[in-house]
Amino acid sequence: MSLNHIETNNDDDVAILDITSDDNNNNDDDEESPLLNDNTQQNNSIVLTPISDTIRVPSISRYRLTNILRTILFIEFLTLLTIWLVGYTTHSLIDDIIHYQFTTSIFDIVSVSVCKLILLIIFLTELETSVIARLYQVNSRQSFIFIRYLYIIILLLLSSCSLAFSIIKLIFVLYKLKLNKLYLSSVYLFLIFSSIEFIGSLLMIPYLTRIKLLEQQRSNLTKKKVNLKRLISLAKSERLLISIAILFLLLSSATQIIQPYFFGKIIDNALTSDTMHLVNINVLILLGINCAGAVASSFRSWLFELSGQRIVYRLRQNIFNSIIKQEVGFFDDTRTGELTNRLSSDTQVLQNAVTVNISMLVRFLVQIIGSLAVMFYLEVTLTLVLMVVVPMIILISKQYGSIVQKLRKKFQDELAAAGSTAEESISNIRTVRIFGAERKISDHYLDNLLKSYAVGKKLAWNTGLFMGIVSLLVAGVHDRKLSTGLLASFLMYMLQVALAFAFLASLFTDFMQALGASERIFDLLDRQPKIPSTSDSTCCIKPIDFDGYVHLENVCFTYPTRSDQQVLNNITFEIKSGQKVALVGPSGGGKSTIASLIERFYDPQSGTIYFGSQPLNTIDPQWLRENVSFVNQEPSLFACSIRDNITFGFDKNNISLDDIQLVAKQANAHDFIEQFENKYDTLVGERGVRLSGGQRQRIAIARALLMSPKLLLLDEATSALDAESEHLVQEAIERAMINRTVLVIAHRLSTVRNADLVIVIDHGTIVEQGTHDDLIAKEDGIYKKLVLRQLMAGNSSITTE
Ligand SMILES: Nc1ncnc2c1ncn2[C@@H]1O[C@H](COP(=O)(O)OP(=O)(O)OP(=O)(O)O)[C@@H](O)[C@H]1O
Repeated sequence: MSLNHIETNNDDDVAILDITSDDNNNNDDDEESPLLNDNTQQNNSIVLTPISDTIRVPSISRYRLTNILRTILFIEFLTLLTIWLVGYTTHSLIDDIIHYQFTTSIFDIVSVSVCKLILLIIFLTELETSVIARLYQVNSRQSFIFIRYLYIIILLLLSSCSLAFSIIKLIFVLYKLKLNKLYLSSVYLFLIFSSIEFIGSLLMIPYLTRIKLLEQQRSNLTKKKVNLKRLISLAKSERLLISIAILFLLLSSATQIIQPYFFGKIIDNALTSDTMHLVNINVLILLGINCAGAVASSFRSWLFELSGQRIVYRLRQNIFNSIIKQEVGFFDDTRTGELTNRLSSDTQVLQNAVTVNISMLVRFLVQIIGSLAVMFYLEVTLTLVLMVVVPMIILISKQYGSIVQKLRKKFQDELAAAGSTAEESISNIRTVRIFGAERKISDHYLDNLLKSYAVGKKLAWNTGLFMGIVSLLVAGVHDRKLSTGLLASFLMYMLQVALAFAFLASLFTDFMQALGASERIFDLLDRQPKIPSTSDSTCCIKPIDFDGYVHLENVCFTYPTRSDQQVLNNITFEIKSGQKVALVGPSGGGKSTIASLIERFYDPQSGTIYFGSQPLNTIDPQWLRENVSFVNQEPSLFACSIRDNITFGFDKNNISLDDIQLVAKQANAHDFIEQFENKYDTLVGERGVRLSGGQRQRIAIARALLMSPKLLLLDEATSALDAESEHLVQEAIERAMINRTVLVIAHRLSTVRNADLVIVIDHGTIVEQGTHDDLIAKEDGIYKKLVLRQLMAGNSSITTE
C-alpha cells in the first residue's frame, strides 16, 4: 500500500491504516508499510519513520470514543455515589454496608460502578498503549493479536455483565417495591448508563480491529501530553504561594456556593414569617459571607498574580539565555520578531495558563461540584431531572440548529429559483402571450414552488419535533412543589453551573493556546547550540603559546540557510605570526565569510582551521573571544554610553578611565569624544545613530584595541566617508595593526600596499596570492585589473561590484 493509497483510502473522512483487518491476509505487511520505513520493516527494529507532511490529518473519532466512555463511567460513579450518600435516611451508611440486602440497598450498584470505572479505565489505557506500541512495532504481531482479543473480551464481558446486573436489580426492586423514590431512580440511571456503556463497547470493536490513527497525530498527542506536564511543572517553583492561593480560592468558592442558599432563605423568610427578625439575621449572615468572599478573592488574585509574575520572569530569563547562546547561523534562519515574541507574548500566555487559568479551572470545578451538591441537598429529584434534561436540551438544540440552518438555506435557494422564474415570465409576458405558453410557465413555476414547499415541510416537521421533545423534557421539570425562595436558590445554582461550564469551555481554548506557546518555548529552551558559546567537553583547550599563527586547510563552506550555494571552496592559506594579510577580490567572493569562520560564527562543512597547532573546534570559545577581535564593516553599537560601548565585554569596574582614554586616543576617537558635553558618558542612541559612520568605526576600533587581541580581523568600510573622516579611520586602523597579526578585508589600495601578503578571492576560491608588487607585475591578473579599474575610476576602493 502506498502513501497515496493511505490518503485516498478512507471511509469516514479518516486516513485508514488497517493493520489487522485480516490477520491471515498476506497483504498485511504491505498495509503497514506507510508508517514504517524499509529499514524498519527489514530489521524489525523500533526506528520510527517521520510521517510525510502530505498526509491529511485525520479525525480521531475512535480516540474520542474511549474518552467519552471514560467520562460516562466517571459521571455514572459520581452520580450513584452522590445519590447513595444523600438519599440514605433510615440508618447509618455503615449499617447499610454491614446489613446489606439486595432489594433495599443501592450499595451494590455503587460498588459495581467503582469497579467498572477502575477496570475499564485500566483496560482502555492498556489497549491504547498496545495499539500504539504495535504501530511502532514495539510488540510482536502475535502478542498484539492476543492482547487485542483479550481486551475485546474483557471490555464486552464487563459491560454486558454490568447491563445484566442492572436489569436483574431493577426487576427485583420493582417486584419488592422496598426502595425509596430516589434510590429507585438511581437503579434506572444505572441501567441507562450500563446500556450506553454496552453500546459504546460494541462501537469500540472496530477500533480494536482497525487502527485509524496516523503517526503524526499520535506523536502530536504524546508531545502535547509531555508539554502539558512540563507546563504544569513550571508552577512547581512557586508551589508554596500557589498552595496558599488555592486555599483562598477554595474559601472564596465556598462563599460563592453558599450565597444562593441564604438568598433563597431570605426570600422564604420574607414571604412566610411575620417578623423581620429571621430575615435580618439571614441578611447579616449573607453580608458576612460576602465580605469573607471578597477578602478571600482579593488574596487569591494577588497570590496567583504574584506567583505568575515570578514564574514568568524566571522563564523569560531562561529563554533569553537560551537564545543568546545559540550559534550565529540560528539567527540567520530565525526572525528577530519571532524570538522577541517568544519572550513577550508566548511567556504571557504561559503565565496565564499556569496561574490564572489553573485557578479558574479549580474555581469552576469547585463551583460545579459544590453547586450540584447543594442542589442535591435542596431537591434531589429535581436536580437529577435537570442533570439529565439540561444536557439533552443543549444537545438537541445544537442538532436542531444545524439542521434548520441547512434547511433554511436550501429553502431560500429554492424560493429564489421560483422567484426568478416568475420574474422572467412576467417581464416577458408579451412573448408568453404570443406563444400561448401560460400553462407551460405556470407548470414550471409550480415545479419550483413544490421544491421549496418540500423543504418548508421538512422545516415545519423538524420544528414541531424539536418543540415536542423540548416540551416533553421541560414537562419533567415542571410540577415540582417548591417554595419561592427554594426556586430562586435553584435558579441561581443552575446559573452558576451553566456559567462555570461555559467558562470551562473557554478555558479549554486558552489551554490549547498555552500548549502551542509552550511547545515553541520548550523547543527553544531545549535547543542545544551547534557551536557552543561556552567551554564544553568538546572545546575546552586554551592554547598557551598562541602567537597569532592561523592556518586554513581545504576549507569548504556553505551557509546553512543557503545550502545549495558553495561559498568557499578548498581555501588553504596561512597567516604567520605578526603578518598583515589582506583579502581582496570582487564583492560577494567570500572574504567576510572567511573572517566569520575564523571567529567561529560558523563551522566549515569540510577542512580545518588551526590556531597554532590546535583545531579551532577544540578551542575554548571564551579564550577565542579574548584573543581574536573583529572590527566589522558597519560596527553596531549598543544604546548606552561611549564608555560602556568601549568596555563592552569587560567588567567595566576593572577598567580605568585612563585605559579607556588610551585606546580611544589610539583609535583617533578621544578628540571627538571630548567635544561632547558628557564626554565618555555621552549616550550614542540605538545602534549608535547619534554618531557619524566614521565615529562609530573609531569607537569600534577602540573597543577592539582594549581587548588587545593576538589576532585582529578587520573588515574595512566600503561606505563613503568624507576625506577627513576617512583619513582618521585609516590612521586608527594602521595604528591598530602595529605589533599584531592581522587579517584585513581590504578595500583600499593603501592598506593592500602595506600588507605582507595579498590573497585574491573570487567565487569562493583563491585565485591569486603574493605581495602587491608580485601581483601587479602579473600580466592579465585579476588583482591588476581590480587596481587598474580603481585607478581609472579615480577612487581608492579596489572592490568591484
Ligand atoms: N548569512 C548569510 N547567509 C547566506 N548567505 C550569505 C550570508 N552572508 C553572505 N552570504 C553569501 O555568501 C557569499 C559571500 O559573501 P561575503 O560576505 O563573504 O562576500 P564578500 O567577499 O565579503 O563581499 P563584500 O566585499 O561585498 O563584503 C555571497 O554570495 C553572499 O550572498
